[in-house]
Amino acid sequence: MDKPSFLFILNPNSGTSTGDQLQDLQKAIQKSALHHQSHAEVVFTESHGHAPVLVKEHLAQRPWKGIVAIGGDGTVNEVGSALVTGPVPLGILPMGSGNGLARHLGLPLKPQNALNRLFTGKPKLVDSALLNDIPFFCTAGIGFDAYVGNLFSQEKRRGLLSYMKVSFQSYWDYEPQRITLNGVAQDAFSITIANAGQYGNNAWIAPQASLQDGMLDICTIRPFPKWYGLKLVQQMFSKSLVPSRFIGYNKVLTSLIETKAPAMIHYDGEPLQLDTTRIEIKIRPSSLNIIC
Ligand SMILES: Nc1ncnc2c1ncn2[C@@H]1O[C@H](COP(=O)(O)OP(=O)(O)OP(=O)(O)O)[C@@H](O)[C@H]1O
Repeated sequence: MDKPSFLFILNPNSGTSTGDQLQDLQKAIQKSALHHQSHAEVVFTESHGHAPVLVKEHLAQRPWKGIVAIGGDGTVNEVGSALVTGPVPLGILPMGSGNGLARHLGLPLKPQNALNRLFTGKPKLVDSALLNDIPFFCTAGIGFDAYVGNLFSQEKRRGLLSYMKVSFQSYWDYEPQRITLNGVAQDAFSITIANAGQYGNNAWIAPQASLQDGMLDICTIRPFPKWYGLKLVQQMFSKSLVPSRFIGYNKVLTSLIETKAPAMIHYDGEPLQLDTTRIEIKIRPSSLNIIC
């Protein structure tokens, strides 16, 4: 009988790994595959947007037991987008700056443990979502998160420290925006659509979000005094953010956000300048298998 085959798609730009570490990782993948009597192939992405092309090129070559994204939520998004609603499960080897989806799922973060899980785990069917037809799996949003995501994408250094630096600098001059959420006009610091509960690095924006409830959790942060930011951060990192006069939650199947001018959004941390003032969100229940 043929060995189970896994394709690994490695984004060398994600996280803070060095070239030597990536070489060691490739050796560890082959060693682990041998140990688990499996076959592994590793391919590198060459640019933003290359991972889905690699998935499509390789899909018909073998009956893959899993196609694994090596990177952070952006890489998971690209590989997942090419697998969603299809038969081949997504695997995650977390090597990004935030690793929000992997952390939400409780996947191992240490490479050796993550590899053991990938070769022995079972597919779990989870929800995904669409923002104007762009798939996302963890969170998407408009406002402060998108503003920071855009600045972070221009930074030379990735990783948590770089992200914290950009967030802190942005905090002082960021202005809330006027938006209409499902027909209700309001000023918002941010609106996050949470399929999974956290942005990454255990910053839980929607602690109650479930990947298997067939619903999206919308978290609206209204304009707040600067001192409240510290409390917000403390509550996010202790997974205890709750509704308050500044924080609102809704569970939805679909939503419509309208802006005065085409807005900057993010999907799974990837910034995107829209060319429309309408943002249509919808859940795709039970649409992706992830090896857990
Ligand atoms: N070879 C490459 N060179 C440059 N950029 C790439 C390459 N391959 C993928 N990318 C892009 O790198 C960006 C960052 O990837 P990713 O989100 O996985 O890492 P991260 O931002 O460090 O982690 P996280 O999203 O978990 O915070 C994505 O926009 C992805 O499309």
